[in-house]
Amino acid sequence: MVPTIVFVTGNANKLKEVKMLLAPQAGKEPTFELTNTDIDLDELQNSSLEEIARHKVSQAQSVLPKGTAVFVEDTALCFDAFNGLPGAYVKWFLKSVGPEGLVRMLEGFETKKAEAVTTVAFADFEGQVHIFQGKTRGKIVQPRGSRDFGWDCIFEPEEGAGKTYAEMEKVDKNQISQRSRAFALLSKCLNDA
Ligand SMILES: O=c1[nH]c(=O)c2ncn([C@@H]3O[C@H](COP(=O)(O)OP(=O)(O)OP(=O)(O)O)[C@@H](O)[C@H]3O)c2[nH]1
Ligand SMILES: [Mg+2]
Repeated sequence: MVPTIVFVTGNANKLKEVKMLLAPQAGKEPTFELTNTDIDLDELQNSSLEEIARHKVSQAQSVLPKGTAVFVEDTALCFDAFNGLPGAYVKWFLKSVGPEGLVRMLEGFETKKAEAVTTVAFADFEGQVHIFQGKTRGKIVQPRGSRDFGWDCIFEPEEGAGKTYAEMEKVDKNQISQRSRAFALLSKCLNDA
């Protein structure tokens, strides 16, 4: 029997990507089983991305049975023109002004450059926490492509051949996304364990 690892998220789009990213390679047996649970976790304000992720996972540890291996992630969208804001607050900006509002916020600023950052906090079976981070640079553009995931329609990664994340196939987004980079580090940690 393989051990179970829990992913705590309330975001179905994230979960879909993470399941793809942590799936065993073709022909390989899975070394763990991934389950998920939607526990509402507080996200610290005025803290670093690492502190936010650490706080999320420690809350998850406190409600799950002792010895549960569990991970959380937090994803930020950082504008160069705003010295890294909205960062982890992007969720609240999206809720209030939508992708168009985020684009409009950058009107009057010369640089539209941005960085997407995913921070993963993984608590292992001993309860020790490991942090992994992945980053992808790009720019904020007028919305293009499907609207079903957060700010995907306004983020055009530098390595995306001119497409926004929302215009890319999932497998292509997963080649270059901040999330895939963070989870590649988690996978490596799980496989080395
Ligand atoms: O276009 C996108 N492409 C992505 O790859 C992506 N990853 C996250 N997001 C959005 O950015 C905010 C992060 O907040 P977040 O990390 O706290 O997520 P969340 O609160 O939805 O879920 P969780 O905290 O329960 O896991 C939320 O609005 C997410 O919808 C993305 N949007
Ligand atoms: Mg959240």
